[in-house]
Amino acid sequence: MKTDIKDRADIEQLVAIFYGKIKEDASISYFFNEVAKVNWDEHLPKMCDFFENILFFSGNYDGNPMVAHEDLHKKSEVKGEHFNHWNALFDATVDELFEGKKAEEIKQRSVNIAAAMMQKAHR
Ligand code: HEM
Repeated sequence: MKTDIKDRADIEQLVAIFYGKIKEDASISYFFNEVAKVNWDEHLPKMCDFFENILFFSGNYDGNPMVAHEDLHKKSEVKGEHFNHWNALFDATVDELFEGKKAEEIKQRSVNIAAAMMQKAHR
C-alpha cells in the first residue's frame, strides 16, 4: 500500500525518480543538459531542499526559482507545453510512489509555481 510523503528520505526518492525521467525526456532534458548544463550532483539536493521547505517548512532552501527560470527562459524559450509536460511527469511520479495529503499538496503547489513561472516569462 502507498503511504504519504513523510520525510526528507521520501522527498529524495521522489526527486531521484522524477529527475531520472527528466534527464531522459525528449522535450525537456535539453534545458537541463544543453542550455543550463546543470550539475546534477548539486541540482538534486537543491531540489530536495526546495520541496522539503514547501512540505515541512524546513527553512533550508534560500534560492530564487523565479529568477533562475527567467534566466533560463532568456537563453531558450520555455513554453507552456514544456511546463505542462513537467507537471504531468511530476504528478505521475508522485502518484506512482505516494498517496495522501502531502502528495496532493506537492502536486498542487508545483502546478501553481509553474503557472507563476510561466506568467512571469511570458508577460
Ligand atoms: C519546463 C519546466 C521546467 C524547466 C525546463 C526547468 C529547468 C530548470 C533548470 C535548467 C534549472 C537549473 C538552473 C541553473 O542552475 O542554472 C532549474 C532550477 C530549479 N527549478 Fe526548474 N524547471 C522547470 C520547472 C520547474 C518547476 C515547475 C519548479 C517548481 C515546482 C521548478 C523548481 C526549480 C528550482 C527550485 C530550481 C533551483 C533554483 C535555484 O535555487 O537555483 N522548476 N530548473
